[in-house]
Amino acid sequence: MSILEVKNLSVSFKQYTAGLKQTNHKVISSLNVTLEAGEILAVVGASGSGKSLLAHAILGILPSNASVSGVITFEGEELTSARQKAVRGKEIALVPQSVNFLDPLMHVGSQVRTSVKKGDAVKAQRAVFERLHLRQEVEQMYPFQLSGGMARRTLLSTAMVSGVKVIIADEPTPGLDPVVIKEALDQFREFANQGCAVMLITHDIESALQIADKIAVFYAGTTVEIAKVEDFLGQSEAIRHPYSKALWRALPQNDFIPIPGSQPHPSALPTGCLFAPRCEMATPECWEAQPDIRNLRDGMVRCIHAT
Ligand SMILES: Nc1ncnc2c1ncn2[C@@H]1O[C@H](COP(=O)(O)OP(=O)(O)OP(=O)(O)O)[C@@H](O)[C@H]1O
Ligand code: NI
Repeated sequence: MSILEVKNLSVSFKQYTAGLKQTNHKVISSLNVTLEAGEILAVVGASGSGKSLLAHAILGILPSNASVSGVITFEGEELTSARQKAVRGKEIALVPQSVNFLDPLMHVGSQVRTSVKKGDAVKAQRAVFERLHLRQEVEQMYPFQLSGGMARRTLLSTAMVSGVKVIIADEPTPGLDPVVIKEALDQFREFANQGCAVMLITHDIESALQIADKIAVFYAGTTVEIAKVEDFLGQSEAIRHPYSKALWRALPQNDFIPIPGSQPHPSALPTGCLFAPRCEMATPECWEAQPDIRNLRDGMVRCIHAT
C-alpha cells in the first residue's frame, strides 16, 4: 500500500472577469501520483504547472475559491478535510515555498520547538539548527530578522523535527549555499530510509536526479511521466515523454537545448494533449483528446506515441 495516493485530482479556480462574468480555470486536471514509504519522489516541471497546488491540495490549504475533485488517500484511508486538519503538521508536514508561512510574532527557536512531539524539544531544535548551519543566536530572532536563506532553513528545521511520516517540501533549497543544500538533501534521504516518505518539489533537476528514487514530471497541471530516477540518468532513450526528454536535454550536461514555445495558460488549454502545440512528434490524433496516463516499461506516461 502506498503511504500517499492522489487519484484523478482536478483543481479549478472561479474567476470573475470584467462585467462580473464568471469563468472557471482548470489548473490541475486528472493528476495521479503515489508516494511509497521509504521513497523520495521528486516533482519537477515548469513554473505554473501545478506543483504547489498539488502540495496545498494534499494538505487541504487551497484558497476558498478553489474547487477540488478526485481522491487523496493517506495510509489507505481517504483524506477528508477533517482528516487533513488532523494530520497537518502531525503526520504530514509541508515545507512551504513561501517563507511567509513563519509566525511573525514568535521567536524562531520556539516555532521549531512547538513542532517536536516526542523527547527534548530544545535538544532537537538545537541539533537540527546545527546541522543546517544556523547559529544558536538565531533561536531568539523573529522571522523579520532572518535572511531569506535563514528563513528557509527554519522552515526545513520545523519539518525535520516534527516526527511526521511524510514531508512535502516545496522548493526548499533556492538561495541556500551548496553545503546546506547537501545537508538538507541528506536529511531527506535519512528520513526516507527510516521508512517515511518525501515529496520534493523542485526546479533543481540535478539535485533531484542525485537524491530521488522516482521522478514525476508535471506539465500544464498534470503528470506527463512518472518513472524511476535511473531512467533519467545516462542517455535519454529510457525517458518516455517528449516533454521529459526536452527537460533532460535542457540540462547543462546534456547540451542545454531549450524547447521553443511556452506552457499553455489555464485559460487557454488545448483540447487534446496539453503538450501537442510544442511537440515535434504530434500527429492529428494528438489534438483530439487528452491522452490517459498509461503504464509503459515499469513507469507511467501520458502520450500516445511513447514507446
Ligand atoms: N489562488 C489562485 N487563483 C487562481 N489561479 C491560481 C491560484 N493559485 C495558483 N493559480 C494558478 O495555478 C497554476 C499552478 O500554480 P502553482 O503555484 O501550483 O505552480 P507551480 O508549479 O508551483 O509553479 P512554481 O514552480 O512557479 O512554484 C498557475 O497557472 C497559477 O497561476
Ligand atoms: Ni510552486
